Amino acid sequence: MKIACIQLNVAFGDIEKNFTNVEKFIREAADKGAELAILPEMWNSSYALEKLEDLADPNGERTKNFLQKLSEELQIHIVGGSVSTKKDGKFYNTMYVYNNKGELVSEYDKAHLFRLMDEHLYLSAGDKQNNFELGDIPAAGVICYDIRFPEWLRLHALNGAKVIFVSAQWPTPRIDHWKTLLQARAIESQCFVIAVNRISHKKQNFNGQSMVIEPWGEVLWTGGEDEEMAIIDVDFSIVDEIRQRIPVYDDRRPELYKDILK
Ligand SMILES: NC(=O)CCC(=O)C(=O)O
Repeated sequence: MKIACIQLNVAFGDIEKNFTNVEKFIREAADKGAELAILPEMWNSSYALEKLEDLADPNGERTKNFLQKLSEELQIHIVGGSVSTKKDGKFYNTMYVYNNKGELVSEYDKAHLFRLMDEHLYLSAGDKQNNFELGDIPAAGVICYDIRFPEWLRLHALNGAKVIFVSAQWPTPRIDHWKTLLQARAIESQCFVIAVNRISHKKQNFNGQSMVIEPWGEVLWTGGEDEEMAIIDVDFSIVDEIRQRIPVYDDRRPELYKDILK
């Protein structure tokens, strides 16, 4: 499957600019033959958390309508990164995923809120998993800080995911954590990890380094530090072969780890 990783420069609080830019990139991805496009975290409003009352998408309606139309018209799967939403009077960091027939296949609210960026002061956390299928590929999606919780990603892998999509706004000072955690999650879960970060003009804030990693841990692509879209061809059939070579799922001993759920 040809995957377009769209590493955006998300404009702070400028919803119109961000929608225009995202549409341009998704159209370009489809033109270039991509079958799936993935976006970064909070691409509508960015982290303008104090202005969420004005900026967050009510029930995600604008975003859903936008992604639905593009995915159906261009016949492309879209892992819609995440956007700020307002649902039942609360704000969330929400991922929508559409298949290439324009059908919504999942809606996920970020489960782990990142205190260092004040998410816990403004947002509510989701409590549902995010497994879905795109074509015949069992997949999962998580958002940024979620990758620091191996239990969470393992649960998605145990529920069948062969690829875990990650949308992020991961800042430059901890970019080494980003790379190491993504690679570890791919190896331990024996999944593809396809992770898209944002960039910013001041590269000290956000410097991209989006990644595509196969289940043996080999990095197939790392993004640069500028806005870009890369189309990476991935072969999901290698997942089963790798899981047979080292049968981690058969060798697990969950009875030894049950206390981790406390
Ligand atoms: N947007 C986020 O969740 C950022 C997570 C992060 O930077 C981290 O170090 O974890």
